[in-house]
Amino acid sequence: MTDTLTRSTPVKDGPPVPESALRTHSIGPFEFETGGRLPNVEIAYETWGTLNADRSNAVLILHALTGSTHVAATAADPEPGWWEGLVGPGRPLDTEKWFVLAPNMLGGCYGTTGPSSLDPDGSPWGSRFPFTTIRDSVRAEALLADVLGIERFHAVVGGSMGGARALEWAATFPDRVAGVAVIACGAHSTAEQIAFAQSQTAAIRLDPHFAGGDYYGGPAPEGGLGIARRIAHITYRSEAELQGRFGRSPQPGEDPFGAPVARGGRYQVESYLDHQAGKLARRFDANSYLVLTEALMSHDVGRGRGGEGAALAGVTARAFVAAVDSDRLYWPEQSQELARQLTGSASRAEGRDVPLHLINSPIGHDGFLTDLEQVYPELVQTLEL
Ligand SMILES: CC(=O)SCCNC(=O)CCNC(=O)[C@H](O)C(C)(C)COP(=O)(O)OP(=O)(O)OC[C@H]1O[C@@H](n2cnc3c(N)ncnc32)[C@H](O)[C@@H]1OP(=O)(O)O
Ligand SMILES: N[C@@H](CCO)C(=O)O
Repeated sequence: MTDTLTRSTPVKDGPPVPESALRTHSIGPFEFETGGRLPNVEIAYETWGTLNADRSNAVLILHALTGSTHVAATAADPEPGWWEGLVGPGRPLDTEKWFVLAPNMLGGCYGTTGPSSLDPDGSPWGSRFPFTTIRDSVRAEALLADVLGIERFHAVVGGSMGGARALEWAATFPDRVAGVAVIACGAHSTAEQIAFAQSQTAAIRLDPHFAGGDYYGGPAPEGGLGIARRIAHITYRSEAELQGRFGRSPQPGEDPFGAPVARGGRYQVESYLDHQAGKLARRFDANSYLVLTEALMSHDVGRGRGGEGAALAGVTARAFVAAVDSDRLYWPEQSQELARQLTGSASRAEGRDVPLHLINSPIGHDGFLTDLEQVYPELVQTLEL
């Protein structure tokens, strides 16, 4: 798989250290919400800053669908992370003050146990990896926190699928979350979000190399994963961005209507999507993509809790909600509704309204990665960072 996957050699167990390399901790056997069991689960994570003596300065950051533990550069891995500006000395999550923990999600492929991990007999789990929900991942993360001796997080922060997990943390463990930030994600996956996701999982499953999920040792279903990424990436970008950036321009040297490539030339936007597809296929495992996508489809904070209103009424954490104004996948209206429901929750009892913070970005959903700095002041203020 990838540079990022192989760049850091995981260090097993041991205490958290400042600015750690990728580490893994076992959380032991794990029973999944809808059935299925793994005899041992290891969670990979990176950390920044130092956990204080009473372990009260911990902040949990949760990644999006294809994200990793690498939120920001560390001494061990100087590659910039996906929220580089957020974490570090003098940054909003000031690591002189806060201990930041970023785990790889259960089922992922950045060090945590997932379908490409080996069973006790040395074979990849593949198709036998259990169906995983957002709640499973949150429970696994809580077990990691137990192992690290963190009883309560000062804040749990996530965007997109990380936002779904952050919200689940606040609803499942109100006593363990003092503040929560849900960015570019609503209270449940909508019919349209599930529909986009299903077309991606179908593309992977229909790849001739998929082999029912047991493709390890043979060619990987990279074609299907690439199509999944193309579909996803279109939803991560706005129509206006694609039009303004690429329009109808041909990829240089590849004019679909003329010389030198008379046929088979690509529009620039096609070349761009091909690039995004190839890049993901080189760094991500297709089975992990399926497991995590289906976990995101399961996101519904009200499920089994008497509905969203009842579930969110139990949230006691200070709550920060943000959306990207041009997001056509996680619509700002859905975040607005979440903010409204959280305003009616326990936070309200403490006199705290929960407004929606808008990130102004022309690019769409991915604005939560590229333009988060616009809401740093409000994030810091709300979460008392
Ligand atoms: C382990 C991890 O890194 S995962 C965590 C972070 N990543 C993610 O969560 C998702 C993956 N990344 C992304 O979605 C995006 O790259 C973002 C949101 C982080 C950044 O977006 P942007 O800065 O707008 O970059 P954008 O998505 O437009 O892509 C630029 C790439 O497209 C390429 N590109 C642009 N136009 C074309 C074209 N016509 N043909 C081919 N390629 C093109 C650029 O060369 C560049 O390539 P590179 O990324 O290999 O350097
Ligand atoms: N670009 C992000 C968007 C998902 O929310 C990712 O791939 O994880």
